[in-house]
Order: sequence, then structure tokens, then C-alpha cells
Amino acid sequence: MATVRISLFAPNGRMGQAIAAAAAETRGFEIADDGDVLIDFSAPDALGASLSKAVEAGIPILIGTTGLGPDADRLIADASKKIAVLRAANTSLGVAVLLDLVERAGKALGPDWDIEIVEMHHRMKADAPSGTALALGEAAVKGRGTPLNAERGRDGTGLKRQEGAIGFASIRGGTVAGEHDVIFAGADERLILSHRAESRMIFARGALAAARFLAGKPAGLYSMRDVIQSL
Ligand SMILES: NC(=O)C1=CN([C@@H]2O[C@H](COP(=O)(O)OP(=O)(O)OC[C@H]3O[C@@H](n4cnc5c(N)ncnc54)[C@H](OP(=O)(O)O)[C@@H]3O)[C@@H](O)[C@H]2O)C=CC1
Ligand SMILES: O=C(O)C1=N[C@H](C(=O)O)C[C@H](O)C1
Repeated sequence: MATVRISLFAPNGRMGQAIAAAAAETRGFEIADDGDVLIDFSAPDALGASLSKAVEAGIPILIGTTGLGPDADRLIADASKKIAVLRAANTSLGVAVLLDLVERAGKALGPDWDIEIVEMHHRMKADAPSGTALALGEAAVKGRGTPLNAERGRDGTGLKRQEGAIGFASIRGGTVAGEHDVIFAGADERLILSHRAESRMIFARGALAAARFLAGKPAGLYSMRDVIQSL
């Protein structure tokens, strides 16, 4: 198995450290300054810089940063014409499967079932709702065939939920690596699809799987679904 050499855009962050630890304990990976793949888990305002770095080096990039701003789609689409780009709000293999399940449930249950998404993360998390929660909302409406109408952070009166809306609730505290519940609430019944990240290492190992998938790939936009299908 060829070794994949990884450059970390933000080596000192929690995820940068977790990926370095995962690479150290997994055969076939090496951390290097001039790697085959660039991995960016940093902050939204760094996106332009990380994409430029990957384009200049002519190497694929994995973007794991969440809370990206309104320009992100365009910046990523432009870069993906020149290099391989994989954007994933959550690199765990479990969440990649959950996204599929949520899309299928949205399609099967249809617009009469209300959808609420609840997530919990550690006290240091900077963005809310989590990128994963938003991706789960997108998956649900993709299945349902309706646009995403998000109701965030309800507070006050006169807040009867709008028809077809998806509610997002964020809880913060302690060291929780990441919890997501997608609640489909119908008449007299609820279906709840959940994922529990028990350690940040699951995101790191998923990032390594994504890096192996990306190494040597032609320009284009890829997802964790592509990674899962390649395993
Ligand atoms: N896709 C996924 O599966 C996951 C995604 N994430 C996301 O990854 C991101 C990072 O999370 P986490 O590691 O916990 O955060 P941390 O705050 O621990 O790390 C962020 C790192 O980014 C660096 N950084 C911040 N701004 C810039 C900049 N403008 N240019 C270069 N480097 C910068 C920081 O450097 P310095 O220390 O010098 O400030 C720091 O090292 C978040 O958006 C988070 O939501 C997290 C876990 C899993
Ligand atoms: O900041 C985190 O920690 C995490 N962020 C990602 C997100 O916003 O969804 C993924 C994971 O849940 C951990």
C-alpha cells in the first residue's frame, strides 16, 4: 500500500492534533510539509488561503471546516475546476451513512412529518448549528423534495412552527465530541435517527480515509459518500 503524505493546514488545532495522532498509529500515512493531500480543519475565514495553497501546490484538499460563509460555495466550485476538493462537515463514516438514512426517511415519510434536529458539542465549539446538523437538514429536504426552511434558536412567543420548516437546536457543554439526533415527528409517533461521536478520533480516521481516496484524484468535487463507496 502506497504511503499517503498529508499536509495539515492547521496542525495545532484539536483536529490537526487528532489527525496527526491517527496518522502516527495507522500504516500508510505520514505528515509532511509538502504532502500529496492538504487537510484543512481550521476556521471559516481561512478557506481562501487553504484553497489557494492547494491550488498552487496542485494537490487535492479535504475541507472539514464548518460554519463556512456565503462565499464558500463559489470558492470551492472555482477550486474544484483545478484540483480535487472534498468538503465534509463530518468525516465520520457513521455520519456518512446517517446522511443517506435521513434522505431516505425524508422521502418515505413526506411533508406531513415535522423534522427537528438537535445537536450537542463541547464548550469550545465556535459555530451553531453544527455543520453536520445543517447537512442532515439538507439531506432530509433532498429526500422530501422541498426547499430548506430553517427555524433556528427559537425564543419568545407566537412561535408555532411553520409548515415544512426544519427546527435546529444546539446544546453546548463539557467535552462532548458530537451528538446528532434527527427527529421525524408524525401524528402519535416519532422516528429518531441518531449518531454519537464518542471521540474526535473518528473524524480523524475518516479524514485519513478521505485523504487516501483523494490522493492522485483528478479535479472535481467529491464527498464522503464517494469515500464510503471506495472502501
Ligand atoms: N468535518 C468534521 O468531521 C469536523 C469538523 N470540525 C470543524 O473543524 C474546524 C476546526 O475544529 P477544531 O480543530 O476543533 O478547532 P480548533 O480551534 O482547535 O483549531 C482551529 C485551528 O485553526 C487555526 N486557524 C484559525 N484561523 C486560522 C486562519 N485564518 N488561518 C490559518 N489557521 C487558522 C487555529 O490556529 P491558532 O491556534 O494559531 O489560532 C487552530 O490551530 C471547526 O470548523 C470544526 O467545526 C471539527 C471536528 C470534526
Ligand atoms: O467542532 C466540532 O467539534 C465538530 N464539528 C463538526 C460540525 O460542525 O458538524 C463535526 C463534528 O460534529 C464535530
